[in-house]
Amino acid sequence: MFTAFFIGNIASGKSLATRYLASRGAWRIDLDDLAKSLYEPESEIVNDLACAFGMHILDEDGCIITSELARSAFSDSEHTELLNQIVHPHVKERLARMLVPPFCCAASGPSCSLAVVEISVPKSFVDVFDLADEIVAISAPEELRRERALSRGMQIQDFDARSQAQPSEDELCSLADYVIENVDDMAGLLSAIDAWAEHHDIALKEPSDASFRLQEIQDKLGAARERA
Ligand SMILES: CC(C)(COP(=O)(O)OP(=O)(O)OC[C@H]1O[C@@H](n2cnc3c(N)ncnc32)[C@H](O)[C@@H]1O)[C@@H](O)C(=O)NCCC(=O)NCCS
Ligand SMILES: Nc1ncnc2c1ncn2[C@@H]1O[C@H](COP(=O)(O)OP(=O)(O)OP(=O)(O)O)[C@@H](O)[C@H]1O
Repeated sequence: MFTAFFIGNIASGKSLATRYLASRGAWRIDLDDLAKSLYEPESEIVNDLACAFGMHILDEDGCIITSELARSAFSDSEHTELLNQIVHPHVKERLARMLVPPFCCAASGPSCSLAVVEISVPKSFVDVFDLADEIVAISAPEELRRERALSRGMQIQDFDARSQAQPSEDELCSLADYVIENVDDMAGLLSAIDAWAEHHDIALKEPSDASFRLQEIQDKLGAARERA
């Protein structure tokens, strides 16, 4: 199995890229989702987060209120660092267990030729980069990412708070073996992903996700309109 880590700053297009690959047969792991799946009431991680940030981040059932945790954790760089120190060791441990299962369980893992892992805080995960065969950066200028994030409903203050905790695009790209500039339309991103897979001789299945097929149809209609 070829394992690729997809890194990128907020609203760079990592999810789009990795969801597309999943629709074509890849095994996809999103570390944002993986982290949240670990937030079980009364677990060590949730207790540590409540001690660090206050009981207001918990609801009456002891579950994390993500908007409250985000407000506290992205208020300044020290708080973001505290969040990372509490959560990331657990995420790394779980990721390593998923990608390198113990020998006795290896036969039960998914039988895909490609695994893609979406990592939104890459600087904190450099020490597990050796679990991947390649690091792929999805890069786009901050202004374009801000526009995309706002148009999917994010508040500007929330975007800016998270963005200030993230590396510059140059720094991000310097962590990667392969860089995809996501500055055109969605079809442009998908064909850059196809080119990346071809570059590695990774055979992808036909897209199984209707939304990606719809995108193909819309692109063909758009191209036909332009020709007319
Ligand atoms: C604070 C939380 C609860 C907010 O949840 P929410 O649903 O609003 O955001 P979500 O997890 O979907 O993340 C959206 C984006 O925010 C940014 N972001 C999230 N965590 C971080 C972080 N620690 N540092 C910088 N940016 C971050 C990323 O660009 C990410 O793609 C959540 O982001 C979280 O638990 N973060 C800590 C875990 C983490 O670092 N995840 C990233 C890789 S493990
Ligand atoms: N090339 C593109 N053209 C048009 N819209 C795009 C393009 N790339 C991404 N988008 C849109 O921008 C938004 C952010 O993309 P996406 O969710 O894939 O980014 P992300 O890096 O996973 O974000 P996050 O850091 O929040 O997890 C989405 O609404 C997505 O549909």
